[in-house]
Amino acid sequence: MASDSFTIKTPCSSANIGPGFDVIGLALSMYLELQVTIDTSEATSDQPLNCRITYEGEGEDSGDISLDPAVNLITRVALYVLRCHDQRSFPVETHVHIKNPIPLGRGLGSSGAAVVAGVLLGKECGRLDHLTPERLFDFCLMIERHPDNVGAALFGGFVGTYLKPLTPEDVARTEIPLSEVLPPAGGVDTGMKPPNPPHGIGHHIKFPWAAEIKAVAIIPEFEVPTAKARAVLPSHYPRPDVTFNLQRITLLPAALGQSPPDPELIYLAMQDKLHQPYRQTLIPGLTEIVESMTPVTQPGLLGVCLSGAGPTILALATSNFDEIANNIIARFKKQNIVCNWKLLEPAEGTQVIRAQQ
Ligand SMILES: Nc1ncnc2c1ncn2[C@@H]1O[C@H](COP(=O)(O)OP(=O)(O)OP(=O)(O)O)[C@@H](O)[C@H]1O
Ligand SMILES: N[C@@H](CCO)C(=O)O
Repeated sequence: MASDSFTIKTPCSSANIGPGFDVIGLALSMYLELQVTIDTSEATSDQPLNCRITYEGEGEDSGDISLDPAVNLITRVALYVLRCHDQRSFPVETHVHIKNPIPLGRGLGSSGAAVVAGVLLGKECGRLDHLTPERLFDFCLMIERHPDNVGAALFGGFVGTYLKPLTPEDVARTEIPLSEVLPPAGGVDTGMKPPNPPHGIGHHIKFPWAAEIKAVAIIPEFEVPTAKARAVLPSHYPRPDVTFNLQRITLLPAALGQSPPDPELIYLAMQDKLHQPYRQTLIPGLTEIVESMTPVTQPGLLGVCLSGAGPTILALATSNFDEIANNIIARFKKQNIVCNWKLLEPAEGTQVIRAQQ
């Protein structure tokens, strides 16, 4: 087998867009990149699992991202895919250089991007050409169990994601603890084969997106781990709140696909009562920010929501991006929270790029 090099490019994503909790995802133009080289001129490797990781980007200085392939989320996910196909480690000698501008734990789908990129890394390293995008989605869903971020990062664009009913045996398989799916972090290889995903766990549908609409992401400097932001949600909801979200989710895909965009309709369609009100306990100023700016008071604005599990705020707009961002930054500043911001656009899904021979 000849030496190989390729790049995996995966977009960040914003989940929910207001009412679409665990359903709606939007891939956005900030990309996790894996630059991969497999050098087969070496017969053996002195690297653990035959893989050397280097990293640049978010969390680089704090050491938040492990360079051990048995610990790093991306390479553990790749190993899961490889081991489901009876390959215990990476090919000799694999180098993965990770370039990651996606801020960690901020609601821009850093973990979803890492999972999708890891699944593609496993596919490419294992030469598993038979794995279709739909099958790769099954592998993603064994790890990140809500489909919105991984669906957007894998397929790109503005997507609705959903799970179809599975047999009780398959449901049980999708609920196997993550510790039994992913190789143990830094642990010894027991030789056990991990559970293969059931077929057809998740599905997606692409919605149109009006070209005029851009996404302003206002990113606070503190992290909110998704697990913590899910733990504050109730297990039961008042019926009027569920009806409220159902009414808005009916509008959202049509409203964001219509050109020219209708600010009043989009603003209405982005309201939520199922997750944002509960998450304000973790994100000071959230309710005030979401409620205080409207298309009437802020020209160019279409709607404001929490991005994913937060703390990033996503403002959809057609113009005046600086002014909208600075207004939200000023509101966070009153809570002593420092932010930066980025202007993003809808992005294509994950690509594997090989240089022309
Ligand atoms: N490029 C990466 N390499 C390795 N691990 C990563 C990478 N990106 C994210 N992670 C892991 O995922 C964690 C963040 O995931 P978390 O689900 O809490 O937030 P998020 O995905 O950024 O936000 P959200 O799910 O709300 O969009 C990081 O702390 C890190 O452990
Ligand atoms: N739908 C998820 C997205 C974050 O990963 C949530 O809001 O918890």
